[in-house]
Amino acid sequence: MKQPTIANKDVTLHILKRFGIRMSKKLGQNFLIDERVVQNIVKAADITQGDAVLEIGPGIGTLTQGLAEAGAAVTAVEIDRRLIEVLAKTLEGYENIRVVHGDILRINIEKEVAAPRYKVVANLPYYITTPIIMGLLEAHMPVDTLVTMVQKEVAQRMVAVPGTKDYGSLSVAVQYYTQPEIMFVVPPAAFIPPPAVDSAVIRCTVREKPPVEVDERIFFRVVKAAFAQRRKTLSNTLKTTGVPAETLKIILEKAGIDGGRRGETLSLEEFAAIANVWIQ
Ligand SMILES: C[S@@+](CC[C@H](N)C(=O)[O-])C[C@H]1O[C@@H](n2cnc3c(N)ncnc32)[C@H](O)[C@@H]1O
Repeated sequence: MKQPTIANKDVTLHILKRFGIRMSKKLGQNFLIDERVVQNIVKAADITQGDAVLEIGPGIGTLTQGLAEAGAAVTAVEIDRRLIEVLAKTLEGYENIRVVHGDILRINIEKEVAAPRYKVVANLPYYITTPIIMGLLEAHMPVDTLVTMVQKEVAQRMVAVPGTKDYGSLSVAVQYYTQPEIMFVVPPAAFIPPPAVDSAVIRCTVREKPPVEVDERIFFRVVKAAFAQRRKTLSNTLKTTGVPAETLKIILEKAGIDGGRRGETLSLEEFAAIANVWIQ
């Protein structure tokens, strides 16, 4: 039996009231109430019948329902025990949804999703956006694309290019693993309660192979150090890695990078050039 659409203010308020749920700010609970936004997320994820999807934080099932209607086989991981009972009711009748009670940062995702490859689609809890996205990418999970709602400012950092104020270690990391693209901006009015900031849906298409060949451990150590003190030159900020100034000078010379430059001006290829002559 087809359930009524949850992505609607009156339906959402009714469900919350019926189950006596007060939304938790601490858990980043801002629920979508705009059906067009749900449809556009589903479209951005290019869902086809039978696609395995991991949804992080289904809330009361708003986006989950859109994904299931499009034919996805959804594994939805929700930390809030109160919502598990709600989801059992709001998503009743959908055989292609499995709700898991747990913390996405702790559960064994491979075991729960149990698909050779999958998509991640989520309206993320904003307090842990970066650990969730970086955790999935760094662990080399078999993910094809991540289509996620994040704060607009975070989305801008993910797609930022060298030499701009938004460019930082998050930009480098996301662009190393994926090709990110901002799909659309979502105003606070699309949620209850409305968040204080604009949001954006970003699609990160996971690369088959990173754009540069590096030892990841060294590469990210260099990137982290280069952005640790944004205003400082590379010669200065790279000292935080513990490598002596003299050695750094040789490394930068070998890599063909001027030590007087700041980390925020370096491309992925230039960071790779440094990492590849780094003395371990
Ligand atoms: C922004 S709300 C999105 C809810 C719903 N998907 C929607 O679009 O209306 C984020 C959801 O993530 C859940 N959440 C927060 N931290 C979590 C965690 N560590 N693991 C799994 N879910 C979490 C919250 O309880 C909440 O339901």
